[in-house]
Amino acid sequence: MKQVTFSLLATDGMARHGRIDTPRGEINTPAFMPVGTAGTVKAMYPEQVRETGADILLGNTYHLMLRPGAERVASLGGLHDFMDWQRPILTDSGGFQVMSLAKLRKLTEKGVTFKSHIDGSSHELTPERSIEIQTLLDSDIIMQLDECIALPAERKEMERAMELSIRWADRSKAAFDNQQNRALFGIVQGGDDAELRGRSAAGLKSIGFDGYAVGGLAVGEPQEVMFRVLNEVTPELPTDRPRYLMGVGKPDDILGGIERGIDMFDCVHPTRAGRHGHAYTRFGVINLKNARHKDDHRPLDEASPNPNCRRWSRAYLHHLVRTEEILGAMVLSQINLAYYQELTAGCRAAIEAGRMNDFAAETRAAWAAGDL
Ligand SMILES: N#Cc1ccc(CCNc2nc3cc4nc(N)[nH]c(=O)c4cc3[nH]2)cc1
Repeated sequence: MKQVTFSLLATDGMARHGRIDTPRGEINTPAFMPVGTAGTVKAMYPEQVRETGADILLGNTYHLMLRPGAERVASLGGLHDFMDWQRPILTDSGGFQVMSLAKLRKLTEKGVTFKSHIDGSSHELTPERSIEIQTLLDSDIIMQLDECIALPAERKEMERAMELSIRWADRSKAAFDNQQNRALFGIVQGGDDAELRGRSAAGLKSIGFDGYAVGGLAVGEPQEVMFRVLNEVTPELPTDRPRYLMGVGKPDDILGGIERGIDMFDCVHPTRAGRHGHAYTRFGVINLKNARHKDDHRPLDEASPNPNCRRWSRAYLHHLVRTEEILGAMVLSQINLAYYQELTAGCRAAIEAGRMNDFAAETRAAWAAGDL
């Protein structure tokens, strides 16, 4: 009996409100997944991540297989016990990170061999080994191994990578061996070509997955290209399974993705931007490095539900950022993650109430008016 199930609770246009039930707890969708690349959401305690409203976080096969190693994490009880996050974890399969981080990569039909960007050691990732690693990590939602290419690209190249990814999807599903206590998601490829995207979605549906990710985006294309691809591909995906847009994004990307039928998102942006002094608020993003804040006694947002947006002056946050104090990274990571959760929670409520269009318009108006 499958222990990871999706329930579609409400729709408003293309937007969906749902819930994924897992053995480790529920995931309310649309959901934003904070990224815990190497077994930690940088600068955050796990309980703080939960307090921002996150139901699930993301781990990376590539980073964890290199350090500390999948077998070591398994011998220590799996990733949840290792990092003491007892709620759901989704792990990416490693393909994207190999192509963006590793050295001396060699891609064949079998898989990809590469040298670690950390110590130069040799490694191999195949669909079978990626499933094995994610199972050793005891991840709740695991991803097929795929090949993601950067855009723009030649159609032949997009077609080659898409067809390889479907063959790897088949091998991933076989290696997954119908495990009941975790979900396996397929990943749609095909670049910015509607016909290739349609063939990829059809191929994955015929194999059958617990959820469908839209990959191959947030790889350098303009936002309007990403949105056009979503307009074309989400209608091809099953309505009774979650849809996950990988690596996305900034708040306006996420709002647009939800309006186009996406249920799950992940991105390093809120935490990385926080470490670089950028704070996301209801009125848009503010660069606290800027000297204009050095005498500003106002809090970031005195009406925010997040105490950290009311507690300190902008001058103090500016000071922390300019002096590169560790507290700056901690506070801004929390502020940004809390804002992303506020945004997705607002969408869930708006979809439930049938007022997603109004909510989206109000949100964009606040971003545009931003007196930051
Ligand atoms: N700060 C910051 C920041 C850094 C990088 C990015 C781009 C992330 N984009 C992205 N992640 C992805 C992961 C992916 N994983 C897999 N397995 N397949 C993908 O096609 C894929 C596509 C992705 N696209 C976005 C924001």
